[in-house]
Amino acid sequence: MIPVAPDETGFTAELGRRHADLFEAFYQHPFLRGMRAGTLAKEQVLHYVGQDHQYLTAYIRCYGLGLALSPDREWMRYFHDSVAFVLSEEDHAHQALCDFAGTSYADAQVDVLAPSAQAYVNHMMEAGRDSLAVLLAALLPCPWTYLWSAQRFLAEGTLGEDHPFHGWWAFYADPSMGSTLTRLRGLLDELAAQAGAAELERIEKAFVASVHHEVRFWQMAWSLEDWTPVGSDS
Ligand SMILES: Cc1ncc(CN)c(N)n1
Repeated sequence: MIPVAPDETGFTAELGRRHADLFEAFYQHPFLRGMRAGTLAKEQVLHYVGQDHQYLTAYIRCYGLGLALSPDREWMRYFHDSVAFVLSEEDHAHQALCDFAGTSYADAQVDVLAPSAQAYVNHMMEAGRDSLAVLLAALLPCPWTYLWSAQRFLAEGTLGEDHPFHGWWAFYADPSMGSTLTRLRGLLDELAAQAGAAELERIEKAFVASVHHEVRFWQMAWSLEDWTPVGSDS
């Protein structure tokens, strides 16, 4: 199943089609499989929550970069609304995972980003020093991969109320999320229609790198990645 409907047109629809294999790698990663099966270990879930809280803090900063690059108040409104959503709402998804792990959200916080999470954040911040379109391209896989995965999982019809990660899946599958993603894709489609060949290339590169980072974020949580030098435990 690819992340774009057959009748969808536009720049981001083409991006989704061209890189559907990466979306599939995201969906099939063992961490997300564990999220579907409800089989993840508590420490993996908590590692994810701690890292993701820091990641989303950086993501909000990137919206701030978008605000600075905004050509008008309509664009500012977009970033304003988006900051409010991540700042005030997305914690609910994390809370559902903390409930599963029997830990308070405060206790799940960490100060240090793991290498893969740090690399993702660095990539997004760097995109914010390019154009508004490149920044949006780096930010787009974050909502797109999660919403698409949640809708796909729900469509499979196996998410019961008693699923250990029900709250997390329900958060990302909520129909209101769809309009947020549509808005972001629409804005990037608009910018891409005005971009020259060199910028279009940078836009696609930023998008592809972020989907790769999304997959690596799962791997980071799955393997409990931290800064322990590789090989030091052997
Ligand atoms: C790493 C990551 N990517 C995406 C999402 C969904 N906004 C998230 N919470 N964290």
